[in-house]
Amino acid sequence: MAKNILKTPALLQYILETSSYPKEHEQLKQLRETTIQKYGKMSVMNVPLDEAQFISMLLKIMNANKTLEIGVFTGYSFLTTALALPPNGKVIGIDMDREAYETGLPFIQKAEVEHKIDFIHTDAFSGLNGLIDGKHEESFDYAFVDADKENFTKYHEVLLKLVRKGGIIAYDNTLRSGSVAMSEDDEMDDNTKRKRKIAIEFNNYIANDTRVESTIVSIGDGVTLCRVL
Ligand SMILES: C[S@@+](CC[C@H](N)C(=O)[O-])C[C@H]1O[C@@H](n2cnc3c(N)ncnc32)[C@H](O)[C@@H]1O
Repeated sequence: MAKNILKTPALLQYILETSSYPKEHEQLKQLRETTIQKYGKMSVMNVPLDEAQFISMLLKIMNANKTLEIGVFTGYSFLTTALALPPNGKVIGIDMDREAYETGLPFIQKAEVEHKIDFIHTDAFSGLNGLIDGKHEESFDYAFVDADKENFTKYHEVLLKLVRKGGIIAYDNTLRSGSVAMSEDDEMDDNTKRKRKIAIEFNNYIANDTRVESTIVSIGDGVTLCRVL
């Protein structure tokens, strides 16, 4: 199961069963199953269903048309975004792992939204800078960042040039399984400690950034929404 900070799996199940939002799209379901078969434990990198539904709802509320994703992997959030966008909408995805993207591509094709996607195979920082040189400044309605967490601050600085005023930059995994609110003295393995530290530093940075207003949503593993001022 993908990462989720809710207290019990039963509560997550309840939320999913009691939401009238369209049930998981067949191609999303198949994409997740294929990812589990191919990537095993690493498949937890796909965003969980409740977070995907939240993102989809947000994009529709915003009437988002032009969007960006940093960290595509096999494309669960990528396909979710493409499905939520209007017929002429576009989502540009950046990832250095082409094989993972190609694992999910058949499901994007079967869902008939391939015309809405554009995949850039490169590292995130050069991909983002390439968009600036390509004159995409202040043109994106929404960006979703789900790549290497230690570089979120660096990506934020570039994204502020790419996302329009009033647009949203969303960052994934900012609550780190709740570890951000744990004490340093609590028992944690070294990996959790490292991830917790990175998340806390990023969360503090965003909380003090007067160029955006932000809120951390306790869905999935925590999603920070920044509205560009
Ligand atoms: C958590 S996964 C993304 C999951 C995806 N959003 C989903 O829902 O399926 C993170 C992805 O970020 C990519 N990534 C990590 N660091 C990167 C970097 N510096 N440049 C480009 N991609 C990067 C990895 O290759 C991986 O595919």
